[in-house]
Parts: sequence; C-alpha cells; structure tokens
Amino acid sequence: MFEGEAIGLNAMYNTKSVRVPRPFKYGPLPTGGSFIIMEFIEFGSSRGNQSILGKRLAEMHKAGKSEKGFGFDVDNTIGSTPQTNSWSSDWIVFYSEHRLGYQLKLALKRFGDSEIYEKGQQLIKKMQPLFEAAVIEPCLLHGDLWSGNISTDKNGDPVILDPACYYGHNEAEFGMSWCAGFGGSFYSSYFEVMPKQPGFENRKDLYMLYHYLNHYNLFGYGYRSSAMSIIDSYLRML
Ligand SMILES: Nc1ncnc2c1ncn2[C@@H]1O[C@H](COP(=O)(O)OP(=O)(O)OP(=O)(O)O)[C@@H](O)[C@H]1O
Repeated sequence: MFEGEAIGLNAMYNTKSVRVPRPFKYGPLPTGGSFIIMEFIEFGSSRGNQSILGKRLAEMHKAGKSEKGFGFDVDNTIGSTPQTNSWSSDWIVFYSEHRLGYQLKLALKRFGDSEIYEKGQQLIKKMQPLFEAAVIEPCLLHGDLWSGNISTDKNGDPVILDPACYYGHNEAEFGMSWCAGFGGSFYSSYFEVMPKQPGFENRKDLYMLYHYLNHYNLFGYGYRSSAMSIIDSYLRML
C-alpha cells in the first residue's frame, strides 16, 4: 500500500503542478507492518481557492502523460479495496475490467448480489456509445479526490494527498465529486486548461459508479441504491 502511495505521490510531484507531499522512503518494519516517510506540509486554515485547485489539477492531468497506456506501474488501493492497474491500450477495456468489472465481481462475492452484477455487466457491454467523439488520453490521476484528501498549505495553495494514482481518462478524476464539494469556479478553471470533451455530462455518473460500488463493497447496503440507480438509468438510456 505504501509503495503504491509513494510511487503515486512521486509521479504527481514530478508534474510540478498541484502541491503534494514529496515521498522520501517506504519499506517493511522489522517488527512487522511497514512505513512511509514523506515531506511534512504545514496546513493552512483556509479551505483554499477552488479556482486555483481546478487549474492546478488540470495542469497535473495535462503534464502527467504515459507512454504505456492506461494503468500504473504498481497496483494500489481505493480505500482498502485493491485497485488493479495492469496496463491497457484501450480505456474502455481498462475501465470495464479493472474498475467496474472488479467491483461488480466483489459485490457478487461479498454479498451474493447477482442482480447488481448482471445489470452492471449489461451496462459494460452497452457503454461504448458514451465515449463516442471523446478524445481519451492517459492522464495522471490522483484517483481518490474527495474533500478529506484536499487541503491547503500555509500560503493558501492547494495540497492533495493520500492518492490512488493511475493513468486514466481525466474525467474519471471526478468520480468522487459527490464527496468533494467542487463548485462552479473549480470546473470553469479546470476546463480552461483541459477543455471539456463531447459527452462529458453523460459520462459523469459512469465515473461515479466505480466509487459508489466501492463504497457499497466497503461500507455495505446503504450505498447499493445509489449504484443501482446509476446502472438502471444508463440501461434505460442505452
Ligand atoms: N504530508 C503530510 N503533512 C502533514 N500532514 C499530513 C500529511 N499527510 C497526511 N497528513 C495528515 O494526516 C491525515 C491522514 O492522512 P492520510 O489521509 O494520508 O491517511 P489515511 O490513514 O489514509 O487516512 P484516512 O483513512 O482517514 O484517509 C491527513 O488528513 C492530514 O491531516
């Protein structure tokens, strides 16, 4: 887990865009368990400027390019759920197998939820048209961007931490936006640097679905209806 975190922090740090703690070292502890050492950032008291966060995040997405396609050099975790990052040249294949498909299988295994599994698999088979006309390039994503992982430093500059990095479609970064409180100024600054792609609005829920499914698998039944209603409304639309 700490190896994934350190490699992710380092990749974000190297983009010289949004501030992240610089990782120094990670490894096993002789007494069991493991450690990570990173730069200590003294946090400021303000909530930070949404417009600057949007701009810096977009700069990170723009600068963090991958020649290996979609994925990451190391698997990591989303919450405590394993997140597989095997490289793929095709975003739809990657998102189907390693994101939605993985969580659907987990729901089947954990809760015996064959209804969500079957309907989710139908959505995966039908979702191709949602991506038509969009240019999808691998961008470095934080991967778990919600308000608990966003802060500011003493100068009021945004800081993001505790990532689940991989190279993916930039829009997938907004999959946790239901817990992030991004406002209009965040999105307008973001899209000035990373222009909005055709079909963005229709893909928003698809990217939230991964995180709702993960919350269902981590925290239980309370999140099932959110995931299910996203799947049902796509199945009606497609
Ligand atoms: N580099 C840092 N410098 C200063 N404070 C930090 C740093 N990294 C983390 N913190 C503080 O520790 C808190 C927990 O960090 P982090 O989210 O990485 O840990 P976690 O164990 O994954 O926690 P959670 O499970 O609650 O997300 C942060 O919200 C922040 O207050």
